[in-house]
Amino acid sequence: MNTPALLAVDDALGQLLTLAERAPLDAVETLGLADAEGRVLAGDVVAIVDAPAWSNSAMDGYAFNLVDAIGFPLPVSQTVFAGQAGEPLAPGTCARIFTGAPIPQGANCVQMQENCTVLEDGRIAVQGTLREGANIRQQGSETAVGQLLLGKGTVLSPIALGVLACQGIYRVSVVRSLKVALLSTGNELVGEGEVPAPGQIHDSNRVVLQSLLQRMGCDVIDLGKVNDELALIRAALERAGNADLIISSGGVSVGDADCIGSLLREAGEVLMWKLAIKPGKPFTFAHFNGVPFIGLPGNPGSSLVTFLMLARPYILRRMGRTRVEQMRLPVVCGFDWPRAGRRQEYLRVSIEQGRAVLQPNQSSGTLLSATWADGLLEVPVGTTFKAGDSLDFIPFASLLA
Ligand SMILES: Nc1nc2c(c(=O)[nH]1)N[C@H]1C(S)=C(S)[C@@H](COP(=O)(O)OP(=O)(O)OC[C@H]3O[C@@H](n4cnc5c(N)ncnc54)[C@H](O)[C@@H]3O)O[C@H]1N2
Ligand code: MOO
Repeated sequence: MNTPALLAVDDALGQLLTLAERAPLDAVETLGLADAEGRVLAGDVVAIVDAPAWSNSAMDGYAFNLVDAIGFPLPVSQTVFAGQAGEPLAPGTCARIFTGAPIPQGANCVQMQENCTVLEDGRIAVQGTLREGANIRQQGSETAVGQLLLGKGTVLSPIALGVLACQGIYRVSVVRSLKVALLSTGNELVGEGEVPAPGQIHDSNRVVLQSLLQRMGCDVIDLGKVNDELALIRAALERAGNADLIISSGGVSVGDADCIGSLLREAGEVLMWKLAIKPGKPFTFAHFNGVPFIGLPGNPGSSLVTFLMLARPYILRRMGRTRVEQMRLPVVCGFDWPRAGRRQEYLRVSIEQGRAVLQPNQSSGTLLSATWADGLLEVPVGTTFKAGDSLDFIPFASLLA
């Protein structure tokens, strides 16, 4: 029997991003900074003020004009604290100044107080050689009016929110949240308050996925867990309402109870099924009644890896995010990998003393070993390696941000 070739991970990702770009979220909402973390900018943000808005002192000390300070102690003519605007500096004098305070007009240099001596008559003797502009943060040196600060499609990190606040921008236009309907399928699944009968297990995938989606700024419509019956799954999907995306876990393989595949083939359009990825081969992308549908495999390891490597970038691109590629860092492997695989493999590894260490249980059926890992080591199809060789590592920290 001829087995059709599995779709390569890079090809699948490329197709998913194209599909995401064809279904952008066009609505925008305006939020205060406290509510905007993790959301995606709907338009460019350009600087409306210089930063710093005026030249200011980088040190607690004395401000003066270099011409006046050569060898002569200077009387103090004024004191300028942060938050005050000083007077123009009287020639032949210096100003007591503190970090962040505006530089008085006429001063062109600051010396930190540790390098100044206060003489008995109160005058200041400046030690050390200084150049013009020393210890002064010049107006506009960080940002000039009109400069592009954050491009459309940037995700609003805590740092980006701070850049907006520096500008006095307290409300920001962001792309609306993606509404994701989430369900898990399987007769074997039970949830909170239920006691598993023999053969049953607790539904962990929906907990993981709901949490990942919420972190990404999605609105989750929880359709619950549904038994492997077409009519029940159809009924659950009716509750998806106006979801922008449906995500299921389980039931995408070839078993007799694997209903999601049957449903999508019967009432949907399957665009992608069976990828050269391990874990996660039966990953499915389809349209169901016109709504994009991602079918994740039921195995907890497979569901996690395919969500992070495929569903996540798709979702981020749907929400208008420009940068969706995972962060890859070359790491030295601390173990041998003698058997080349036919699927691109994602190994759960920790990083210890700069080397990738393979975690003991790589089964697609386990979640726990991912909690010991710092991220995923990407092993391309057909690759073998030895300890000391270098491969790409994708940190969980970058995927969970
Ligand atoms: N004959 C074949 N069998 C299988 C193949 C294949 O190619 N031929 N592929 C295997 C691969 S690879 C994967 S991955 C799994 C995925 O199968 P499904 O997506 O259909 O998942 P299920 O059969 O529903 O469940 C698999 C496994 O995961 C457990 N599970 C399911 N849902 C959850 C949940 N919400 N929380 C925790 N655990 C869950 C389930 O009990 C099973 O143990 O198929 C292989 N089989
Ligand atoms: O790939 Mo399935 O991906 O073994 O669990």
